[in-house]
Amino acid sequence: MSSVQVRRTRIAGVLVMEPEPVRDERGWFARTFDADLAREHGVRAEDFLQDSVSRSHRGVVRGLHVRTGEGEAKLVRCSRGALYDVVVDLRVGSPTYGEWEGFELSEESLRSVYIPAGCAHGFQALREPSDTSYRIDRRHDPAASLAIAHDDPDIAVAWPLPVALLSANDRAAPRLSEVRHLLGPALGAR
Ligand SMILES: Cc1cn([C@H]2C[C@H](O)[C@@H](COP(=O)(O)OP(=O)(O)O[C@H]3O[C@@H](C)C(=O)[C@@H](O)[C@H]3O)O2)c(=O)[nH]c1=O
Repeated sequence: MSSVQVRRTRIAGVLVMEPEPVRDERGWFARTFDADLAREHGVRAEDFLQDSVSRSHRGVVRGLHVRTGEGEAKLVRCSRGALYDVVVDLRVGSPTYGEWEGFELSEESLRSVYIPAGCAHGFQALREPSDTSYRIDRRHDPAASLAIAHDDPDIAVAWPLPVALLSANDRAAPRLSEVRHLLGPALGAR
């Protein structure tokens, strides 16, 4: 039977879920998420409210995005192509505050990253095209979404490819130091 392994990462609360596909003559099957296992790691599957997918050309960067107020948790998987997925810890008081961690996700690995509320998220598409499928535990609210510059030198994410394209919003995104005051201590408290 296919199973999924959950592994902790350097940033507290960020989890990598690694499926073990089972193969047969038809192809393969993989369980990509297990609510019981996730609950043991503090993830409440029943909180997920929206599933989304976006397609990006190779080299595109989306992010860094964080939800203000109480934040938003996310479960991210690459359903086509490959991604470099980045999490930045913006939880005030966290020992890894301001630090980032990157994960390679691909259609072959079927790996997911769980990102707790209070962390910023972004990714770069590594292949042409690449699809990002993700679940969030809040209804999307553009007014609560805050963009932080993908190239903020204080965070210094090492994007693997030259950045091909950003949205107008992401191009205009401020540095973390300019918006830090908007990220209250309640962030990540859920
Ligand atoms: C995220 C989102 C966008 N949209 C619309 C708004 C806009 O017309 C179009 C593209 O929106 P954006 O430019 O905000 O999409 P994008 O830059 O892909 O935003 C996403 O980036 C990654 C890094 C995340 O972590 C996500 O939570 C989300 O913030 O889709 C929705 O209707 N619902 C949604 O949930």
